[in-house]
Amino acid sequence: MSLLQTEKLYKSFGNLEVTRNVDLTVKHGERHIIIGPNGAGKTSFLHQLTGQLKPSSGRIKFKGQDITGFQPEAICQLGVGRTFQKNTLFQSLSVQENVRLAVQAKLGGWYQPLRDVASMSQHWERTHQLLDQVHLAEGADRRVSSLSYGEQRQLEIAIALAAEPELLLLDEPTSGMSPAETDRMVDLVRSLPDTIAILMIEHDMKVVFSLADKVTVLYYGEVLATGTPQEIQGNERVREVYLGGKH
Ligand SMILES: Nc1ncnc2c1ncn2[C@@H]1O[C@H](COP(=O)(O)OP(=O)(O)OP(=O)(O)O)[C@@H](O)[C@H]1O
Repeated sequence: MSLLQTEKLYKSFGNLEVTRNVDLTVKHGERHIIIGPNGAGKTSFLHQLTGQLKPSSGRIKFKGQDITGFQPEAICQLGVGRTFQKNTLFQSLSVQENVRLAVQAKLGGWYQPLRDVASMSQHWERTHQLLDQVHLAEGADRRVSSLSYGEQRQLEIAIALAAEPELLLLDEPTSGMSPAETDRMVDLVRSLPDTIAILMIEHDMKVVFSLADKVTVLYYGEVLATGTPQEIQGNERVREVYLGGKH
Protein backbone atom coordinates (compact mmCIF):
# COMPACT_ATOMS: atom_id res chain seq x y z
CA MET A 1 0.00 0.00 0.00
CA SER A 2 1.23 3.51 -0.81
CA LEU A 3 1.73 5.96 2.01
CA LEU A 4 -0.06 8.74 0.14
CA GLN A 5 -2.33 8.48 -2.84
CA THR A 6 -4.34 11.12 -4.65
CA GLU A 7 -7.07 10.04 -7.04
CA LYS A 8 -8.33 12.43 -9.68
CA LEU A 9 -7.68 15.36 -7.36
CA TYR A 10 -9.29 18.46 -8.84
CA LYS A 11 -9.40 22.07 -7.67
CA SER A 12 -10.65 25.18 -9.39
CA PHE A 13 -10.90 28.81 -8.37
CA GLY A 14 -13.83 29.98 -10.49
CA ASN A 15 -12.77 29.32 -14.08
CA LEU A 16 -9.15 28.70 -13.17
CA GLU A 17 -8.40 24.97 -12.92
CA VAL A 18 -5.31 24.70 -10.71
CA THR A 19 -5.32 20.93 -10.10
CA ARG A 20 -6.68 18.79 -12.90
CA ASN A 21 -7.39 15.16 -12.00
CA VAL A 22 -4.02 14.55 -10.39
CA ASP A 23 -3.15 10.93 -9.57
CA LEU A 24 0.03 10.85 -7.50
CA THR A 25 1.42 8.26 -5.12
CA VAL A 26 4.19 8.44 -2.56
CA LYS A 27 5.60 5.20 -1.20
CA HIS A 28 6.97 4.72 2.32
CA GLY A 29 10.38 6.35 2.60
CA GLU A 30 10.30 7.75 -0.96
CA ARG A 31 11.88 11.09 -1.90
CA HIS A 32 9.39 12.43 -4.43
CA ILE A 33 9.90 15.84 -6.02
CA ILE A 34 7.32 17.91 -7.88
CA ILE A 35 8.61 20.22 -10.59
CA GLY A 36 6.86 22.45 -13.09
CA PRO A 37 6.72 26.00 -14.40
CA ASN A 38 5.55 28.92 -12.25
CA GLY A 39 1.80 28.82 -11.74
CA ALA A 40 1.56 25.09 -12.62
CA GLY A 41 -0.36 24.46 -9.39
CA LYS A 42 2.39 22.89 -7.27
CA THR A 43 1.75 24.85 -4.06
CA SER A 44 -2.03 24.55 -4.43
CA PHE A 45 -1.61 20.79 -4.71
CA LEU A 46 0.44 20.67 -1.50
CA HIS A 47 -2.11 22.88 0.28
CA GLN A 48 -4.82 20.35 -0.51
CA LEU A 49 -2.73 17.58 1.02
CA THR A 50 -2.28 19.56 4.24
CA GLY A 51 -5.97 20.53 4.44
CA GLN A 52 -5.33 24.24 3.89
CA LEU A 53 -7.27 24.10 0.65
CA LYS A 54 -10.35 21.97 0.09
CA PRO A 55 -10.30 20.04 -3.18
CA SER A 56 -13.29 20.56 -5.50
CA SER A 57 -13.39 16.81 -6.19
CA GLY A 58 -11.26 13.68 -6.04
CA ARG A 59 -9.72 11.82 -3.12
CA ILE A 60 -6.66 11.97 -0.89
CA LYS A 61 -5.70 8.80 0.95
CA PHE A 62 -3.04 8.59 3.63
CA LYS A 63 -2.11 5.11 4.88
CA GLY A 64 -5.29 3.86 3.25
CA GLN A 65 -7.52 6.33 5.09
CA ASP A 66 -9.55 8.84 3.14
CA ILE A 67 -8.46 12.24 4.52
CA THR A 68 -10.10 14.41 1.85
CA GLY A 69 -11.43 17.59 3.43
CA PHE A 70 -9.92 16.90 6.88
CA GLN A 71 -8.80 19.90 8.94
CA PRO A 72 -5.03 20.71 8.91
CA GLU A 73 -4.61 19.75 12.60
CA ALA A 74 -6.16 16.32 12.02
CA ILE A 75 -3.97 15.69 8.98
CA CYS A 76 -0.89 16.71 10.96
CA GLN A 77 -1.83 14.38 13.80
CA LEU A 78 -2.19 11.48 11.36
CA GLY A 79 1.45 11.96 10.33
CA VAL A 80 1.66 14.52 7.52
CA GLY A 81 4.16 17.22 8.48
CA ARG A 82 5.03 20.40 6.70
CA THR A 83 7.24 23.40 7.11
CA PHE A 84 5.80 26.82 7.64
CA GLN A 85 7.37 30.02 6.40
CA LYS A 86 9.91 31.56 8.74
CA ASN A 87 7.54 34.15 10.18
CA THR A 88 6.05 31.37 12.29
CA LEU A 89 9.34 31.10 14.21
CA PHE A 90 9.53 32.91 17.54
CA GLN A 91 12.27 35.37 16.65
CA SER A 92 13.02 36.52 20.19
CA LEU A 93 13.33 32.99 21.60
CA SER A 94 16.38 30.80 21.24
CA VAL A 95 16.79 28.05 18.68
CA GLN A 96 16.31 25.35 21.30
CA GLU A 97 13.30 27.08 22.86
CA ASN A 98 11.56 27.12 19.48
CA VAL A 99 12.10 23.38 19.02
CA ARG A 100 11.24 22.69 22.65
CA LEU A 101 7.81 24.32 22.18
CA ALA A 102 7.12 22.04 19.20
CA VAL A 103 8.27 19.00 21.20
CA GLN A 104 6.01 20.01 24.05
CA ALA A 105 3.07 20.32 21.64
CA LYS A 106 3.73 16.74 20.53
CA LEU A 107 4.58 15.12 23.85
CA GLY A 108 2.22 17.13 26.04
CA GLY A 109 2.87 18.93 29.31
CA TRP A 110 1.63 22.44 28.53
CA TYR A 111 -0.29 23.29 31.66
CA GLN A 112 1.28 21.15 34.35
CA PRO A 113 2.68 23.49 37.01
CA LEU A 114 4.38 20.59 38.78
CA ARG A 115 5.73 18.91 35.69
CA ASP A 116 7.89 15.99 36.71
CA VAL A 117 11.60 16.08 36.11
CA ALA A 118 11.58 12.92 33.98
CA SER A 119 9.21 14.35 31.39
CA MET A 120 11.13 17.67 31.37
CA SER A 121 14.36 15.88 30.61
CA GLN A 122 12.61 13.74 27.99
CA HIS A 123 11.54 16.97 26.27
CA TRP A 124 15.08 18.37 26.30
CA GLU A 125 16.51 15.10 25.06
CA ARG A 126 14.12 15.05 22.11
CA THR A 127 14.82 18.75 21.46
CA HIS A 128 18.56 18.12 21.23
CA GLN A 129 18.04 15.06 19.04
CA LEU A 130 16.07 17.17 16.59
CA LEU A 131 18.64 19.97 16.62
CA ASP A 132 21.31 17.42 15.89
CA GLN A 133 19.26 16.03 13.02
CA VAL A 134 19.07 19.44 11.32
CA HIS A 135 22.70 20.32 12.10
CA LEU A 136 21.85 23.12 14.55
CA ALA A 137 23.06 21.52 17.77
CA GLU A 138 25.91 23.98 18.00
CA GLY A 139 24.81 27.40 19.20
CA ALA A 140 21.36 26.14 20.19
CA ASP A 141 21.02 28.99 22.67
CA ARG A 142 21.32 31.68 19.98
CA ARG A 143 18.29 33.86 19.36
CA VAL A 144 16.44 32.95 16.17
CA SER A 145 16.75 36.54 14.95
CA SER A 146 20.53 36.10 14.83
CA LEU A 147 20.39 33.05 12.54
CA SER A 148 21.12 33.21 8.84
CA TYR A 149 18.27 32.65 6.39
CA GLY A 150 19.46 29.12 5.67
CA GLU A 151 19.67 28.27 9.37
CA GLN A 152 16.12 29.53 9.93
CA ARG A 153 14.90 27.15 7.26
CA GLN A 154 16.82 24.28 8.91
CA LEU A 155 15.08 25.20 12.16
CA GLU A 156 11.67 25.04 10.46
CA ILE A 157 12.46 21.47 9.50
CA ALA A 158 13.32 20.56 13.11
CA ILE A 159 9.97 22.00 14.16
CA ALA A 160 8.14 19.98 11.51
CA LEU A 161 10.03 16.83 12.58
CA ALA A 162 8.96 17.33 16.20
CA ALA A 163 5.46 16.22 15.17
CA GLU A 164 7.03 12.88 14.08
CA PRO A 165 5.64 12.86 10.55
CA GLU A 166 5.71 9.81 8.27
CA LEU A 167 5.36 12.13 5.32
CA LEU A 168 7.11 15.50 5.23
CA LEU A 169 5.99 18.13 2.72
CA LEU A 170 8.51 20.80 1.75
CA ASP A 171 7.69 23.75 -0.48
CA GLU A 172 10.90 24.88 -2.17
CA PRO A 173 13.21 24.34 0.80
CA THR A 174 16.19 25.86 -1.02
CA SER A 175 14.52 28.94 -2.47
CA GLY A 176 16.44 32.15 -1.83
CA MET A 177 19.48 30.26 -0.55
CA SER A 178 23.12 30.77 -1.45
CA PRO A 179 24.88 27.80 -3.11
CA ALA A 180 26.51 26.88 0.24
CA GLU A 181 23.17 27.03 2.08
CA THR A 182 21.57 24.94 -0.68
CA ASP A 183 24.27 22.28 -0.29
CA ARG A 184 23.66 22.18 3.46
CA MET A 185 19.90 21.80 2.94
CA VAL A 186 20.43 18.99 0.44
CA ASP A 187 22.70 17.20 2.94
CA LEU A 188 20.10 17.67 5.65
CA VAL A 189 17.20 16.32 3.57
CA ARG A 190 19.35 13.42 2.39
CA SER A 191 20.29 12.55 5.97
CA LEU A 192 16.71 12.24 7.19
CA PRO A 193 15.81 8.63 8.05
CA ASP A 194 13.88 6.66 5.46
CA THR A 195 11.07 6.18 7.98
CA ILE A 196 10.08 9.63 6.71
CA ALA A 197 8.87 9.96 3.14
CA ILE A 198 9.37 13.36 1.53
CA LEU A 199 7.24 15.11 -1.05
CA MET A 200 8.77 18.40 -2.05
CA ILE A 201 8.51 21.14 -4.62
CA GLU A 202 11.81 22.26 -6.08
CA HIS A 203 12.97 24.46 -8.95
CA ASP A 204 16.71 23.83 -8.75
CA MET A 205 17.30 20.88 -11.07
CA LYS A 206 20.66 20.11 -9.45
CA VAL A 207 18.82 19.59 -6.17
CA VAL A 208 16.08 17.57 -7.87
CA PHE A 209 18.47 15.17 -9.54
CA SER A 210 20.62 14.73 -6.46
CA LEU A 211 17.73 13.95 -4.09
CA ALA A 212 14.78 12.45 -5.93
CA ASP A 213 13.80 8.81 -6.21
CA LYS A 214 10.82 9.94 -8.23
CA VAL A 215 9.86 13.12 -10.04
CA THR A 216 6.40 14.34 -11.03
CA VAL A 217 6.05 17.16 -13.52
CA LEU A 218 2.99 19.37 -13.17
CA TYR A 219 1.97 21.47 -16.14
CA TYR A 220 -1.14 23.66 -16.07
CA GLY A 221 -2.44 21.65 -13.11
CA GLU A 222 -1.99 18.29 -14.81
CA VAL A 223 0.56 15.52 -14.42
CA LEU A 224 2.71 15.71 -17.53
CA ALA A 225 5.00 12.88 -16.48
CA THR A 226 6.09 10.81 -13.48
CA GLY A 227 9.21 8.72 -13.28
CA THR A 228 12.76 8.36 -12.10
CA PRO A 229 14.99 11.41 -12.56
CA GLN A 230 16.58 9.68 -15.57
CA GLU A 231 13.18 8.97 -17.14
CA ILE A 232 12.12 12.58 -16.63
CA GLN A 233 15.36 13.91 -18.07
CA GLY A 234 14.86 11.74 -21.15
CA ASN A 235 11.19 12.64 -21.62
CA GLU A 236 10.87 14.69 -24.78
CA ARG A 237 7.68 16.49 -23.80
CA VAL A 238 9.16 17.49 -20.42
CA ARG A 239 12.28 18.79 -22.11
CA GLU A 240 10.14 20.77 -24.51
CA VAL A 241 7.90 22.50 -21.96
CA TYR A 242 10.17 22.71 -18.91
CA LEU A 243 13.72 21.43 -18.88
CA GLY A 244 14.59 22.83 -22.29
CA GLY A 245 13.47 26.34 -21.29
CA LYS A 246 14.95 28.71 -18.77
CA HIS A 247 15.37 25.92 -16.25
N1 LIG B 1 -6.54 31.29 -3.35
C1 LIG B 1 -6.45 31.45 -4.67
N2 LIG B 1 -7.43 32.06 -5.38
C2 LIG B 1 -7.33 32.22 -6.70
N3 LIG B 1 -6.30 31.78 -7.45
C3 LIG B 1 -5.28 31.17 -6.81
C4 LIG B 1 -5.30 30.96 -5.39
N4 LIG B 1 -4.17 30.30 -5.03
C5 LIG B 1 -3.47 30.13 -6.18
N5 LIG B 1 -4.14 30.63 -7.24
C6 LIG B 1 -3.71 30.60 -8.65
O1 LIG B 1 -3.53 29.24 -8.97
C7 LIG B 1 -2.45 29.07 -9.91
C8 LIG B 1 -1.46 28.07 -9.38
O2 LIG B 1 -0.75 28.66 -8.30
P1 LIG B 1 0.31 27.84 -7.42
O3 LIG B 1 0.88 28.79 -6.42
O4 LIG B 1 -0.30 26.61 -6.93
O5 LIG B 1 1.40 27.49 -8.53
P2 LIG B 1 2.90 27.02 -8.36
O6 LIG B 1 3.14 25.97 -9.38
O7 LIG B 1 3.18 26.67 -6.94
O8 LIG B 1 3.70 28.32 -8.76
P3 LIG B 1 5.15 28.89 -8.26
O9 LIG B 1 6.18 27.96 -8.83
O10 LIG B 1 5.20 30.25 -8.90
O11 LIG B 1 5.14 28.93 -6.76
C9 LIG B 1 -1.86 30.46 -10.13
O12 LIG B 1 -2.39 30.99 -11.31
C10 LIG B 1 -2.34 31.23 -8.90
O13 LIG B 1 -2.47 32.60 -9.20
